Amino acid sequence: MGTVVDAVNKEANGSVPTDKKVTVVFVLGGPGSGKGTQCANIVEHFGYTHLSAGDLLRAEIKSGSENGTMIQNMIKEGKIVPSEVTIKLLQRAMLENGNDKFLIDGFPRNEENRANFESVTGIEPEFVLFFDCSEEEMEKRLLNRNQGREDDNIETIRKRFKVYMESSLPVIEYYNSKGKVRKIDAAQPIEKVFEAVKAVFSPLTDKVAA
Ligand SMILES: Nc1ncnc2c1ncn2[C@@H]1O[C@H](COP(=O)(O)OP(=O)(O)OP(=O)(O)O)[C@@H](O)[C@H]1O
Ligand SMILES: Nc1ccn([C@@H]2O[C@H](COP(=O)(O)O)[C@@H](O)[C@H]2O)c(=O)n1
Repeated sequence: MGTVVDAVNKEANGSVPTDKKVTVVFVLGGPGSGKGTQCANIVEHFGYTHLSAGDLLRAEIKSGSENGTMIQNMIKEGKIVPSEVTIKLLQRAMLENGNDKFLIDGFPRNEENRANFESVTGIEPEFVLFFDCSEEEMEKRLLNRNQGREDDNIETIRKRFKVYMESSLPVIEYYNSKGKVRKIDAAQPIEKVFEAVKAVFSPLTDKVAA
């Protein structure tokens, strides 16, 4: 298990390890399966900090960073941004936040994300929360999302589904083979999905879920 400070130190090739342990839960599932929606509920009830890899990448575009154009093109095509970029954003966000419990949503998206995060940070997830949902339902949700996202159009959605099947599902299978996947039926209404999520988190925390 790594520490937030270790993670940042590794990025900077420094040292000064500390004893502060960090707990990471990866939140995975297809585009539109409801990851962001349920993360907001988990934050409210269980005190985690929610870090969405997609949100961090979109913020990086807005910030005018030198990687902005590359990231924007990748997102428009539904492609996965090189892990070096995404991991740096995650590390920075973890350090700046200072909490010791993080939900990392939409990451790792492929084997390159997974292997590099582990080797750079030394952090392994406590478990993987996996939202299982049919493509038909996810497509309907994405087309109704109405948040002005450039990738919520049918052409890009189909590309994102393909990348999910080919690159992201194998990562979920990898963690499943290690007994780390907690699978949730995400096709139910939001409240029902959260009931199932609570059943996963409640035993791990002293905080009472309302
Ligand atoms: N269980 C549900 N039933 C019906 N609609 C839902 C459900 N969960 C989420 N939604 C709606 O579906 C849309 C997509 O949800 P959300 O943004 O949480 O998905 P996501 O998995 O984070 O998507 P992405 O990976 O594309 O960011 C939102 O408009 C949300 O309100
Ligand atoms: N690990 C990641 C996560 C996301 N992306 C890119 O962002 C797009 C949107 O992601 P959401 O999780 O917000 O749906 C995604 O399609 C990728 O283009 C990424 O590259 N790496």
